[in-house]
Amino acid sequence: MASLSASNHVARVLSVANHVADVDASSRIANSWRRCLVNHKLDPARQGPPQTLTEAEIRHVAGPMEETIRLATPELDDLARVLRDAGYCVNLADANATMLFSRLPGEADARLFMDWKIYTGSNFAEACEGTNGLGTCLAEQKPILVHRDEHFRAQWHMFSCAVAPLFDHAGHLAGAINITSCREDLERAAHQLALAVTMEATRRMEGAIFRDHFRNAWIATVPGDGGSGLLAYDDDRRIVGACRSARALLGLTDGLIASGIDLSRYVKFDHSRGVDELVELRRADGRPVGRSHVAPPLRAKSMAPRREAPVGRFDALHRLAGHDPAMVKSVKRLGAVIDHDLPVLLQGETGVGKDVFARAIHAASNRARNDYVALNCAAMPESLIDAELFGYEAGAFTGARRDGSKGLIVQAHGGTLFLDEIGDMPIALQTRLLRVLENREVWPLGALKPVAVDIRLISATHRDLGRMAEEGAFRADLYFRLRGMEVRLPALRDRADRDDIIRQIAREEAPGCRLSSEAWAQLAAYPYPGNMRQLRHVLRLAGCTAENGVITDADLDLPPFGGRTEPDLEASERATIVEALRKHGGRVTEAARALKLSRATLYRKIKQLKIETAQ
Ligand SMILES: Nc1ncnc2c1ncn2[C@@H]1O[C@H](COP(=O)(O)OP(=O)(O)OP(=O)(O)O)[C@@H](O)[C@H]1O
Repeated sequence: MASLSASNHVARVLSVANHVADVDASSRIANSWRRCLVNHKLDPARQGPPQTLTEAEIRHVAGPMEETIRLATPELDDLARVLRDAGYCVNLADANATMLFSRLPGEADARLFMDWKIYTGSNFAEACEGTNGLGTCLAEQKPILVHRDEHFRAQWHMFSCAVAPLFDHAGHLAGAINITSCREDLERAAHQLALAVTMEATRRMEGAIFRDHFRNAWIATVPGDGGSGLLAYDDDRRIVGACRSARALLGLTDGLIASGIDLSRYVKFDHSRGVDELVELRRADGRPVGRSHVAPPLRAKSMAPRREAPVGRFDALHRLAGHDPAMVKSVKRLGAVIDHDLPVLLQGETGVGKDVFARAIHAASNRARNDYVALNCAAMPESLIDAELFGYEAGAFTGARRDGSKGLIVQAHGGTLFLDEIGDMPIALQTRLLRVLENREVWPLGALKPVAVDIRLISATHRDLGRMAEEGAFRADLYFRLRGMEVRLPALRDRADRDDIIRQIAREEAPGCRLSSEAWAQLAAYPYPGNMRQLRHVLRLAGCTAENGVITDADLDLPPFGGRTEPDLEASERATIVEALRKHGGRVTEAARALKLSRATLYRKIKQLKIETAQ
């Protein structure tokens, strides 16, 4: 586009956004302008520097990115060296568009970047600064070139930037690599070339991050038209990780990887050619992908004699443990018994993550290929739990299904059975369950012979099961059977890594938003009676109400806590849903999308919480 005066630019943005102008702005730029006007309510004429963090805040925000920055630094330095003479600065930003690493060009150009605060600590989220390389690339998760007057705000028209998104080892958005130049004589074509160089460098950074994360796994390159991908597998040839392009090329998902899927579904080995040389890779639908080269684990290169547990299958457990010493210790103890079918009892307040922890134990165990079956004992009447759990023969009772039901215990054969709220299991059923655990067989209702079962049992409760057993409210013999190993999941307020968790959940629930220092102070000090679940709801709501991408203390629904009860939590959930519906004009589909819930779940919650809707 030709250079325009600031006022012409404002008129042009408005006409493009209102679809009235026949313009040569690319549709991605035009769409971004529309987002800035309609969704973010930004003013293209506004002037002023970007929001910038203090030193202490930068340290705080950079903490979780430390490893990424360390691994990316050699490539960033190379990139800065290559582009320096063209007057480019080079930055790495996190997924919220806060710059956390900068290399400025020579002195003549550097001054301008300093004056305009294009350096570490500044935030360029699209929701705040309008269409710009960093913010728009992160909003769309695609590489982008934003040339001079394609910027939404006229004040940025002296700059051109090219940005590539950076994905972590699991293919999730980790941040972006930005290059910006202020040279007026820089042709678009030259800038396009610089974008290609940046994309290549970013792919190499992603490779370094992936290889470091899966350093104890075998790594295969997956050939593809748009560049190769990386696939990691363990000594038992179970896939433990795949980068974003390998996922796309092979049709792999988080779920498939977490289930420890067998590599042979995708890869044919040719042992005649060497220990693990791959000859053919196939997609899930069987179509060939091409040939691949394999790198052995780094431990093999260093001749480490100890056979370590394969990396990857413990990922989810490690992620949930975070940096909390008690959790880290529990996961370490679990690691030692993960493939022994010791029953595990999870104790912890509501919302601390017992369910997700149980799933992670299953995913880490050698049962991951089989079913994970869950039952909430508090959510059903005794007669239904009985039928659900132990199964029944055809016609065993009035209302039974014609062909009977094999029951959840049999369904979990070879896999894991998770009994949530075990403290609420009726005494009669406790006796039946005990018999299953002792005899390793189950008698479905009306059956003439038992069915042999091989299950790992994980149970969970927020009650003090030990005390209940002492007081006779729970069978003591069953209690001791259930707690082959007991894991106490600490309340969020007691976790040493609480700040990290708040940051992580903020990224997930309110992407593109940043927390004001007042909001941060409130979040960090709150005792969270509803633990992780409450924190998620609070930040999801805040993400909906935040203006200009900044969550302030006014966006936080943190009622005073003095022994808060379940109904209070329900009120918080209700408020989140009501606000999302209000924001989306009562449209359930859109509100569900914003809340990251399925439509069916949102309808169920609307009914359950008695929320009135227009539909
Ligand atoms: N370490 C964690 N980091 C981030 N989110 C987490 C973590 N652990 C759990 N969560 C989230 O917290 C929410 C509640 O988790 P979950 O249902 O597993 O808790 P629970 O202890 O089983 O709750 P309840 O006792 O009410 O059944 C979920 O949205 C889950 O994704």
